[in-house]
Amino acid sequence: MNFFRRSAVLGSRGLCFSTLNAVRAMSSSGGPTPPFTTLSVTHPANHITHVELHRPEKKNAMNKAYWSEMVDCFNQIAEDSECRVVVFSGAGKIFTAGIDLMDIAGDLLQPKGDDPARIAWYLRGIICKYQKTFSVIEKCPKPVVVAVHGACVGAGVDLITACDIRLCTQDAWFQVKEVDVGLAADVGTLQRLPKAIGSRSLVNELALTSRKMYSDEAKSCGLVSRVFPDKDSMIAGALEIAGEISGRSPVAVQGTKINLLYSRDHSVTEGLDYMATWNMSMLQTQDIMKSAQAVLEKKSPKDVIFSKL
Ligand SMILES: CCC/C=C/C=C/C(=O)SCCNC(=O)CCNC(=O)[C@H](O)C(C)(C)COP(=O)(O)OP(=O)(O)OC[C@H]1O[C@@H](n2cnc3c(N)ncnc32)[C@H](O)[C@@H]1OP(=O)(O)O
Repeated sequence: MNFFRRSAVLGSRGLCFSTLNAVRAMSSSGGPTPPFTTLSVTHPANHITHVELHRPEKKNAMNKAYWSEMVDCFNQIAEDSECRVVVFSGAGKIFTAGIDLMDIAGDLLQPKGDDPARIAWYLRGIICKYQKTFSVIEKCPKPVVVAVHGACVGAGVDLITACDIRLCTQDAWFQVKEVDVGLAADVGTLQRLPKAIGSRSLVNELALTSRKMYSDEAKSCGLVSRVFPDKDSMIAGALEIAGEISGRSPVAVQGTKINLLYSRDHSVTEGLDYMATWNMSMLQTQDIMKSAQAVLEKKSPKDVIFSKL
């Protein structure tokens, strides 16, 4: 079943309007894409999928539906051979206010179970399920470019640390808010933030005090790679990066994402071994010959037609 709405920008894949039109459409999308109730999924250009958090009236707070819709959405994207790269952003005034505090009461604060062991087991299941919501981004072989404007609070930081490229607007701020609501962040921030930024001391400070970090500091510490003056220019920048990625061999791009992540979590020796095993298959692709020929003919990789992956 293909439940992603084909964007108004594209009548069908392959018919691509200008970046400006795409930015306008992406900044004012119509609403969640059925059957989703919290996500809008569109296709602003060839091979690019745009996923937008879409509960603007609640500042994109992550309710129960959201936690499972993300898994369905990214599993679908992982299987979609037309998609080569994802742009992720938030609708409305801010990126996200984090977990929906009105919605967590049932599951987390009144857990089911006849005794402490059963209650603990139930809670463990929920935490693992919630962790999956962001791990699917990392597990998706297509690179994910996240574009943050305004606030990115709590679970928002868990989300963005699972993405491959992080951009933000000048007015963006980031807050590891969990200690303020009485819990240790448990869906990825404590594991991934130290891999995203170099200073362990800064990670500890942010996570233990929940102070806000503004865009300039986010750029200087490496959490984001670029800061844009406003949302439109950021979405244009995200689309440009996505266009560069989608124009290259999907074998090369997906192999690069998977091996970068593997190497992040393993020794250099293990990473090299994994790489050798990976490329002993992937070097057999026709994409190398096609790409090398384009280089020799001084053409862009974007001129090459690659098979789907
Ligand atoms: C196993 C679990 C793992 C996950 C753990 C995750 C933990 C976390 O995410 S901790 C962080 C939780 N989030 C927060 O503490 C942020 C709360 N919100 C805010 O501080 C402000 O809303 C914000 C600064 C983000 C924006 O302020 P602004 O003045 O622009 O908007 P508001 O008037 O406050 O909000 C507008 C409506 O949205 C509702 N809302 C905002 N945030 C949440 C939220 N997190 N959960 C539920 N609802 C939220 C707010 O109530 C307003 O609704 P309404 O009154 O109906 O208009």
